[in-house]
Amino acid sequence: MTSPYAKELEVAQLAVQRAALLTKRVFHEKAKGTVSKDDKSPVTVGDFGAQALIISALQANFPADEIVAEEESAQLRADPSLRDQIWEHVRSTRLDDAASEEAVLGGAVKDAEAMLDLIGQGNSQGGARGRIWAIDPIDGTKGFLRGGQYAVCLALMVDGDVKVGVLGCPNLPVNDSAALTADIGANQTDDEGRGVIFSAVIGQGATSRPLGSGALAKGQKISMKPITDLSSASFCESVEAGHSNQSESAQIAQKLGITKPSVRMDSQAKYGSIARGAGDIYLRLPTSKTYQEKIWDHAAGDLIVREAGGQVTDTTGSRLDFSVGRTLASNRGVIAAPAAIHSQVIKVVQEVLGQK
Ligand SMILES: Nc1ncnc2c1ncn2[C@@H]1O[C@H](COP(=O)(O)O)[C@@H](OP(=O)(O)O)[C@H]1O
Ligand SMILES: [Mg+2]
Repeated sequence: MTSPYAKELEVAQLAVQRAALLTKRVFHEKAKGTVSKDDKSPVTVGDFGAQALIISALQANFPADEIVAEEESAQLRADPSLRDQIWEHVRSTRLDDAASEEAVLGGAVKDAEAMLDLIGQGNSQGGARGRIWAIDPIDGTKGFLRGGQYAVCLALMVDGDVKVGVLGCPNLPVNDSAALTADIGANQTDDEGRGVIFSAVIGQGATSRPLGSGALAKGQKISMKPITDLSSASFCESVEAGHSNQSESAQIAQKLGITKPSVRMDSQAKYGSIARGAGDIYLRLPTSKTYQEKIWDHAAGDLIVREAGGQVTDTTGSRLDFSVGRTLASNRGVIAAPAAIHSQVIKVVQEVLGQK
């Protein structure tokens, strides 16, 4: 008997792998100097291109499913030159394993118009009913632009619950036991030793495998690091101070007895990193009263960490609720930690944030 969600997992992994390959090609083109350093278009081209390729794979396999994706296509219809740049990448990005690509992901996107139609399919409002995919084609936009960490993210929710999560992290070390760092070394165009894909299916654990561009290698189980002594713990948070309150996180760390400075890393690569035990805790503390976290920024990472033995909640200790629309409107911030110490972390978070 095949395990539940086997087909969804296979499609999601290969779709993320292909989309990640597109983003890498776009980045390398930028690094070669064919676009100027301040030009934001690489992220636009990468974002739309990756989204088109992922939606194409989902529609070929699960045509009845809804899709929540970060990007909207309206902007592209008014900008033919941008559309053509994106189409060039969508048309030409192929996995080395062409047979699997076609068999699993379906045929190529027909033309630029078909590509725009696909991009526009990510407009579901989300909610508590049915099968809904959440896509963030390039999470960690800032990281992508500076040649740092970013992630291609895809998750399936069924009746508001995340069932499958896949994160492609082109710039994280392949090696699960590599130290927790956002640094990718001096030579930013050399892929050696980098590129990992994290996956999880509900009730089946979490895995990592090399991202590559050929046949997907067999995954290995990952799990969070067992931790008893918080003084040796390491925690990660956003690079962007506007995304997470870094002075409150420093206070929390100090109260918990954590001695190491935080590791600042863009994107859901943080979830993958703690899930494989490279780090222990991920703190995301609200910087404003009004910002609502987006479901595509958290769905895959939430499941991967929980399946690796962690707990993921908001700052009040409630589970993230993916059933209320395109945002996590019922939650505030994110606290992810190994199950054994999660309540201890929440207690200190509440002391510092003044919540009772
Ligand atoms: N004020 C805010 N608070 C928290 N997250 C925010 C934010 N403004 C934007 N973001 C989200 O933070 C994500 C990046 O998270 P991180 O800081 O962990 O790298 C962004 O995803 P994109 O990069 O896909 O736009 C964006 O959706
Ligand atoms: Mg994002």
